Amino acid sequence: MSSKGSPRKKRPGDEDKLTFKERLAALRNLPAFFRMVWQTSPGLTIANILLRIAQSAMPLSLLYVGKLIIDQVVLLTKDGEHSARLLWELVALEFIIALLSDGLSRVISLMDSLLGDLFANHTSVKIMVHAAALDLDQFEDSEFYDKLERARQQTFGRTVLLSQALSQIQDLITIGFLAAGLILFNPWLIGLLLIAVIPAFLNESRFNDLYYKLQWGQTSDRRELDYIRYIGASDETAKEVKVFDLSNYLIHRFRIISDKFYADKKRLEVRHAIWGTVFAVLGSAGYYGAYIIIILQTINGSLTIGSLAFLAGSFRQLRTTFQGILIRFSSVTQGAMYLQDLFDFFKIKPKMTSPVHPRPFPNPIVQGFTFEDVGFKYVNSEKWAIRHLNFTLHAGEKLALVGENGAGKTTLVKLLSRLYDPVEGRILLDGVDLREYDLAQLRVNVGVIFQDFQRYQMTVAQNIAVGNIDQTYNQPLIEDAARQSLAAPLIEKMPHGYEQMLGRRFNQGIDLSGGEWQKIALARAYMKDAQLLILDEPTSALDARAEYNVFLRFADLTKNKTAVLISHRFSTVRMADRILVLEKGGLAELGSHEELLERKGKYAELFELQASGYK
Ligand SMILES: Nc1ncnc2c1ncn2[C@@H]1O[C@H](COP(=O)(O)OP(=O)(O)OP(=O)(O)O)[C@@H](O)[C@H]1O
Repeated sequence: MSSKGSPRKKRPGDEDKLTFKERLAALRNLPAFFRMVWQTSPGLTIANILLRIAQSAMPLSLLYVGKLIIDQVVLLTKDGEHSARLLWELVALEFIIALLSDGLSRVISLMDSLLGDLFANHTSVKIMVHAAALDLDQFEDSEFYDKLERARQQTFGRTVLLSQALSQIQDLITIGFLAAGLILFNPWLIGLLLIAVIPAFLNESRFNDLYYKLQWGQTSDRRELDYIRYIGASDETAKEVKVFDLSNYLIHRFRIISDKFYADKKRLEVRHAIWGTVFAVLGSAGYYGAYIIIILQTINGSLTIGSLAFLAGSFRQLRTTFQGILIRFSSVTQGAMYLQDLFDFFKIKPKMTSPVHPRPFPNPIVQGFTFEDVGFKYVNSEKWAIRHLNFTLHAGEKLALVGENGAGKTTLVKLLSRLYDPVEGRILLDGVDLREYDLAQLRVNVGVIFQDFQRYQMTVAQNIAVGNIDQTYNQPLIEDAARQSLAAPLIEKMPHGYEQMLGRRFNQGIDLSGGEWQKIALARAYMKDAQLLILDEPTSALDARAEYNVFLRFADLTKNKTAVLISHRFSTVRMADRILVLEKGGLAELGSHEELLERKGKYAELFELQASGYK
């Protein structure tokens, strides 16, 4: 998942400036952005644009009516006989335009905020949908996490971009109106205007780039900061933080990073403020230059006093609008560059997909699963976790995996359930590569409970139903699963039974012991009628008798099914039909308990070791 070709890869850290061309290039993201906005709500988008077009005619109308009013007043002061009726009509008109303009801007900001909220929700959902489709190993890559993080930031940041981009369009139209008025009276004032605003614009662009670079370079530190904040104040970590007295260390680490953020930002803010002031002074000088020219023309008699007010007003308004546009231009382009992160994230494609024409999943499985010279290493590791692995898991067989820590047991299980694909060799199901079956059908047919299963802060019933989420409301099935995993007696004793909230995060939640959690998690395995059931040490926290009972029950319940179980307890392991001993990612031994004891190899050694502990 390298981001080769992405122009931003080189930026953080190095100081090469972002060229105007690069900034303009970022604008190419806007059409796609507006498509997303449009998909969020076509009605609100159209209404917003129409209202903004109406609003952009308001400043010129106000100024022009203002000019007419002043000219009428001057006329009345010179000639008392003149009727004042037109004057009052004009004043009434100006009042109506002012009210309309105010009303319009309120409705526009309401629409912006509604559209922004909808867009943020829509994008968050899109990100979740996309993240759910990605592969497990993509989540193990820190570069991926940075992308995900930046994409998440986009959802709220982009609502600002939305209203800015729309304001930009509105202001451009406003400028069109105002410039038309100005050109009619004095075309070369426009030139003076450009001189007054362009330096300020360049300055703002430069600082926007610097802010972007600063933020970009801080992404992974920011993740660390969030993580420290989380472990510093979370129900899940509070226990360890206290016994190891970690809080001072965490606070210290937090301070170091956040102080650095503050110092970097402050340096930039101060520079920005200084340069901003310098260019604002230049802009004002331009404005007053133009003002003097208009005043001189009025004294000459070539302009009326109304026109003086109109031109000065137009010029001032043009300058602010222009400056607004130019300053916003750089933040719009900056926003458009940030959008690239969002689109980059959407471009990450899962590698593990279903084939276009998948084979129907065998039901029942006839031969079983065959590992053919399977090798696998994790993306972030150089070491083979499994290599040259050959064996067959026969249909209907109960296979136990045994091996020391890090031998590759969990990795084997992940390959079997297609959370990963082999890097070398292949896994066959009934003689056909596992990759040729539909992934969703495979998930339905293979049930896995991992040693590090999730403890969801949800009700007991929901915690069990995650094993087959389509059956969330199938209470008899949930209760049946709980009986099979031997969790039922425990649940019946809880104050709210199956509706009991677990974990302490939410109201009235209770926490369970490790073994109690495991019994609940085990019930997930019985929620669906999977043909292959895998239990990866989910019973390690059960006492020896409870684990024995669980597996006795497991063997009974999986009579016609294929099952793989991992356990470090040999009293459990010996119940399996065959035992596969893994050593450093390779097959060391394979056979029944008796056969392996007879062979006096690794298994016998480990078995004796454990047995001697009980003597
Ligand atoms: N996500 C990962 N990224 C990189 N390396 C990993 C990852 N998961 C496991 N490994 C490495 O792969 C090897 C096999 O790990 P695996 O989890 O399969 O062992 P295991 O036999 O299940 O161990 P245990 O009995 O401790 O659960 C180990 O060397 C481990 O360090």
